[in-house]
Amino acid sequence: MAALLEAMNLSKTYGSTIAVDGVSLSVQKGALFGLLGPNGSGKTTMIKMLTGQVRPTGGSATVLDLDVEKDPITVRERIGIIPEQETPPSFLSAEEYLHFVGAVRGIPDLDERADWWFDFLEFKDKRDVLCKDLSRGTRQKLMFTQAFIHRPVLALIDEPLINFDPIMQMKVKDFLQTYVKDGGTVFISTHILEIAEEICSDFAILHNGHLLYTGAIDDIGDEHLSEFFLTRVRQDNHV
Ligand SMILES: Nc1ncnc2c1ncn2[C@@H]1O[C@H](COP(=O)(O)OP(=O)(O)OP(=O)(O)O)[C@@H](O)[C@H]1O
Repeated sequence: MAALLEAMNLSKTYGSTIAVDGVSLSVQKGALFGLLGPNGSGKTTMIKMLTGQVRPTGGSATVLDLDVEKDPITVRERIGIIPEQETPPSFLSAEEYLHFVGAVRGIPDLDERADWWFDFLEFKDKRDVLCKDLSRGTRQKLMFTQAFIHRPVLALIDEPLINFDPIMQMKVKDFLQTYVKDGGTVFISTHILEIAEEICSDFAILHNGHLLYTGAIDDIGDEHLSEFFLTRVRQDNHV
């Protein structure tokens, strides 16, 4: 099966800092792929390169068979994205922001879809509130909505559950699992290993910018993902 996303020897340096160091990985259609790694290991930089927000200093990436560096705009048109700690524009209400997204994405039945999301993520009462006055969790609900409202074949989400309470986390985890069962593909970055173990089909571990491991969750055997992760990161620290 062809990969929906492929990174080939992808690297990024900022001055003397090597943020990502020759990472190759691929994500198949229907995967819920988790990019794992300690703080500062390069997860956000990987997502930025894969979505054309940052130019790699080495290697290349294809997303939906498009070269991300050559065609970042088409890539971004076709995917859903939630960048790290991104918030919606402060001066628009939640509903105005979704109208804006609907216009950019050319969504014909935007109002119906927006109603569905307001109901599903339980923030209908906030639709007319300016984004600057929304709580962090509600802003995350809105960011989640904008990433999925056009039903992209692939969504890339940096720390999807970070601002959600446990009930909302459960809802969003179920949504992501159903989304991939229905034919979508989702790429998340997280350092919450329990969440990755619960919902991801495949994963990769980054450490100090380089790839320590990539494979299917089912292939790690009886070991918990957290033990597997810690063993590999500790081994790498002693190399
Ligand atoms: N714009 C930038 N300029 C300089 N250094 C940067 C920049 N962005 C990231 N870095 C550095 O690159 C490395 C990887 O950062 P990155 O944000 O990709 O890691 P991360 O795994 O997402 O971390 P976290 O889990 O803490 O969010 C870090 O050392 C960081 O300081």
